[in-house]
Amino acid sequence: MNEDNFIQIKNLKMVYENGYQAISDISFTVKKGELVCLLGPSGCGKTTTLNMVAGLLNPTGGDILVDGKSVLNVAPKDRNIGYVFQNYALYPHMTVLQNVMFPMTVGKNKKSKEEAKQIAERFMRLTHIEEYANQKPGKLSGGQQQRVSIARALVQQPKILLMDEPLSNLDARLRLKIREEIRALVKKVGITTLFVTHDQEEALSIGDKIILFNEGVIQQDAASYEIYLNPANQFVANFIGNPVVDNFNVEVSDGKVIGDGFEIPISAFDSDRFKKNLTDGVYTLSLRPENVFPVDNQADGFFTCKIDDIELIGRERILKFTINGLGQRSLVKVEANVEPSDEVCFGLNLDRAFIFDNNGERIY
Ligand SMILES: Nc1ncnc2c1ncn2[C@@H]1O[C@H](COP(=O)(O)OP(=O)(O)OP(=O)(O)O)[C@@H](O)[C@H]1O
Repeated sequence: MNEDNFIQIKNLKMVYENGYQAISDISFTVKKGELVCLLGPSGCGKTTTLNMVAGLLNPTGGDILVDGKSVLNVAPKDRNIGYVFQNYALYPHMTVLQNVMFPMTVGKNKKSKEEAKQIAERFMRLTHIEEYANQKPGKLSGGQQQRVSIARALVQQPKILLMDEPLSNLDARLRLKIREEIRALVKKVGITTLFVTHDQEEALSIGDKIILFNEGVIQQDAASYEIYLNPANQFVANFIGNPVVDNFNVEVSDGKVIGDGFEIPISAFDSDRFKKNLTDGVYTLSLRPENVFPVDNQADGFFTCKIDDIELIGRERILKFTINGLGQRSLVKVEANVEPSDEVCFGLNLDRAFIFDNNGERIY
């Protein structure tokens, strides 16, 4: 078995019957036991990709290999895949136990009633729903119903688990709890999982790696921390992170990066981080708000700005200010001694900055 290339997506394409190209030409691999998030804005092709892996849609080009073999000619029911949907898709007239047992009561993997019950009970324990065994799904909360559908997807001990926005119908607090549970469960069971979400925070927290899509094209395929620290292009930088990245319009000339009210010599940037020569022209300098910080001494700062507003987000505060019509943010500790309307001098952590050209390509 090839553990590093357990799932191989090769030059996959999907053009729907109406001519709409939902997936252009994507390739990626998933390791055995890895939890991979397919992330991107609405309509970028995440569900289309998942449905092709499940066999619910036939790609119009490319190949999908599982454990080294193409599965394109394998019927969905024979692909040995568990699928968890956003809306749980439970059978309302059956009890929780009957729902979880159901996949083992039909088809070629049918088990004896006793064995099916034993397996169902094991997965109901793992997903903390054993006490609801005799209740109907309609009586359960959203989080409990989703646990039932996860248990039902796992009882056949599939090779691959697909989850399509499984947390979207849950309230914010429950989402955090269930996502921790899902990660712990898939790691315990050791199942290779593709998890679709449009929520970047969810993807960063749950995934071993993230595949970030936009308009049917993969923008970046990397470990969560890598995608945060080293975005491949401006789309990725803007999509990942909360609060969002600060973008400053700058011009490069005379060996300087010049913005509205600040000038930075190119020599102040880390020369090792340049991916290309920074030629004269117009660029975007981007920094995550934690890398834009108040300084006491003007000599350590790059510009001074009036604070428009301050937002409290738990143990941190977001200082909001405007440069050249663009709203910017600085993330500071809750104790920071700053009030709205204060004039604040800001320092920049240039070792963590990004510079993008007009096409969104990363230069630094
Ligand atoms: N049967 C279809 N025929 C034509 N176009 C379709 C069909 N199904 C989906 N699409 C289009 O393909 C694109 C990708 O859809 P898909 O459902 O894969 O996106 P998604 O990233 O999962 O988005 P969401 O998060 O909104 O579900 C969308 O623009 C969608 O409108």
